Amino acid sequence: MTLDLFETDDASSTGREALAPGAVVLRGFARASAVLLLAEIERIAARAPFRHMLTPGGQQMSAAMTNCGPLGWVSDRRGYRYEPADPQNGHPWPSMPESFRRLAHDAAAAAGFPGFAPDACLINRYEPGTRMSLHQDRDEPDLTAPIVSVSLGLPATFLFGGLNRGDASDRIALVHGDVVVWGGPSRLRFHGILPVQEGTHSLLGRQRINLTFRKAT
Ligand SMILES: O=C(O)CCC(=O)C(=O)O
Ligand SMILES: [Fe+2]
Repeated sequence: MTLDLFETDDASSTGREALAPGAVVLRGFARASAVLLLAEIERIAARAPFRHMLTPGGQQMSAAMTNCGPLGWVSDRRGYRYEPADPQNGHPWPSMPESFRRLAHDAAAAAGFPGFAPDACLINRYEPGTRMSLHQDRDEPDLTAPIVSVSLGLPATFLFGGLNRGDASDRIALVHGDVVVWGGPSRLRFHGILPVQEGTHSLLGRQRINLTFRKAT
């Protein structure tokens, strides 16, 4: 029998599952640091509140978003881009906590991408019923750096497709503490999140939070 000091109500699996060349799920990789990460997320959201950005077409995004780090991803009528300041208040985005940097670096290294140094962390907040439609992360000029994506709170179904929008997608169940890394030949794969199911998580309540680390320069 193993003793898990950080046991929660989440399935407590660990280990890695390959999704495709350059893409892997690191089960439970962030579970031990979740409480620390949540305290940092609260600090960030107090300064740069979660908001529903507009798509270039004028629709409100389903997930609420904020950012930390030197650059933050923003969307509005003018398009998608990275900005050094929060357009809602003109202040620089809150700094990226050392715990975030280390987690992203270590997850990338475990996935075969040593030396990952993110300069942007998009924080997505999903309430039950909200989703993220199939898209590519392609606003970053340096496609040699991977994407590191951390799941906290309510479970979700991650869609992981191919390099063309019409390609079939795999459905991967993600729970609190799971980290997905995709880079190399998988860097531009389409991906998304199905509508989050109703539920209550022991640490986060009725929400899922996702941290998406990028190198945006
Ligand atoms: O919430 C997720 O797991 C995915 C988020 C995502 O793909 C993004 O922010 O670009
Ligand atoms: Fe994405």
